[in-house]
Amino acid sequence: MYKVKVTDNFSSAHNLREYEGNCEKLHGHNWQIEVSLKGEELDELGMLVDFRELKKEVKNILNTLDHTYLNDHEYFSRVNPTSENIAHFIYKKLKSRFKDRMDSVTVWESNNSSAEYYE
Ligand SMILES: Nc1nc2c(c(=O)[nH]1)N=C([C@H](O)[C@H](O)COP(=O)(O)OP(=O)(O)OP(=O)(O)O)CN2
Ligand SMILES: [Zn+2]
Repeated sequence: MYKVKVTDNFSSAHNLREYEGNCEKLHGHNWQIEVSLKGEELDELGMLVDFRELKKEVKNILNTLDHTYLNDHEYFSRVNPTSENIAHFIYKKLKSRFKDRMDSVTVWESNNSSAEYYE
């Protein structure tokens, strides 16, 4: 098996509805993202997926979140914009392009806190 991983980041504001504590108030994070793809077969160039192509797809998704208030997004009006739900959101978007090569999406809210989504 092969795995290919890229990282990227975005900055946004959020607040966690119904959270008992500071996170219920408006605040922001510089979110760090890691996307992992997996598969057994390489193409004729020896690539599972071209880093450039994966980075472009990830950037397109993160651009919809960067410098926004996450709670305003339709998706996060139904679920809280936690790291877990952000990871799931990004995974679902990428799955429509990379299908069964999707492995996981990890979202770091800070240097010491992360959440990962995989199926
Ligand atoms: N499982 C999760 N727990 C929490 C999430 C989350 O997304 N998933 N999010 C938050 C809040 O966003 C909060 O902003 C983070 O709080 P905290 O980890 O306490 O971070 P701080 O920087 O404020 O605190 P430090 O003590 O400096 O780490 C909460 N929980
Ligand atoms: Zn937060």
